[in-house]
Amino acid sequence: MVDRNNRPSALKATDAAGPEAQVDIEGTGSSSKVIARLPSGESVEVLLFGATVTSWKSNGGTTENLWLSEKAALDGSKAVRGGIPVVFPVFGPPPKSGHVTSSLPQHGFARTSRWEFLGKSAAEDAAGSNSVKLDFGLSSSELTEEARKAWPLDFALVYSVTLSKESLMTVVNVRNEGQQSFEFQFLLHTYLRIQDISKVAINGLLGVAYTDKVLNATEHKQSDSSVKITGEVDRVYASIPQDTTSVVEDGKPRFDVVRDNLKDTVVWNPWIEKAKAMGDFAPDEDYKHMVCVEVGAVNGWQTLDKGDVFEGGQTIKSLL
Ligand SMILES: O=P(O)(O)OC[C@H]1O[C@@H](O)[C@H](O)[C@@H](O)[C@@H]1O
Repeated sequence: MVDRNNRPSALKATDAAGPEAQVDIEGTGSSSKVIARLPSGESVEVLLFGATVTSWKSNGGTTENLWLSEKAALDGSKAVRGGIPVVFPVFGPPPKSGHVTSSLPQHGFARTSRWEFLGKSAAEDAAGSNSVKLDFGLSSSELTEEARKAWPLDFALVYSVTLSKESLMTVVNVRNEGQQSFEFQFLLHTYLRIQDISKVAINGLLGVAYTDKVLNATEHKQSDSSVKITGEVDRVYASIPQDTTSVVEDGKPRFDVVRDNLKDTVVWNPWIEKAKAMGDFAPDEDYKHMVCVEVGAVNGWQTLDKGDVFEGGQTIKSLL
């Protein structure tokens, strides 16, 4: 159990959502989800399995901002293909041996663990509009036996999802509750929904060094001001000085993804062959309607001393 009395005050959940924001819990077991809706119609849905955000609607609830596969498993049988899976404590395949994460599956256990809903609280966004914050917790004692065996360290995660009229903020707080330091990586694997990949440009990465995982993990520097996607892309941009990565579609701003204490960003699109090869990616042609812009701390490792806390996250602004 996450110790509710010992969490940083900024993340303390109360039972009083704003008078008008509505928060419901639907479904049972691994299919349970928390749905929050602002009076103006914007909404967010978070599956307890993985604390995966599976839907975020802005513009009075008329614009879905996240891509979710038609074949995404939403019953807890596997990680969700779409939305915002939480990647912790390792990004990608772990080091083959000799590291504390070596026995874990790709992208770790957070996205396949059942989280606890800690509560909701009312908040105000920068413009003074109503917001609602949902807190989710996961700690070592709540892991499956398999995950606990693979990563036998004491930790507590609190993940906060704040819905505002024009933005969604997702922030993680990692606390080392053990007696020794540990190393981890963290990433928010956001699948953004777009109309047409051929019209998309990703800005804010100029001059940043990246590892190209499609080209055998070779190192490059971003030399164009825009990243255009015309084939499979799987790049890890590291130590980005700019806070914001922008997605522009058809010349118009679509999303701003603002990093908070996370220095790296993965840009991923599987393109047609890889999309077809993934059993849970559907329809195949939907690689045209998604792009992953994944903020994280994945270049090397974060070291967390005993008792210490790491906090990092993102604010995604929908600019339609
Ligand atoms: O299929 P998964 O485990 O959800 O991973 C999807 C992709 O996730 C991205 O973050 C990785 O950079 C890719 O290499 C990977 O293919």
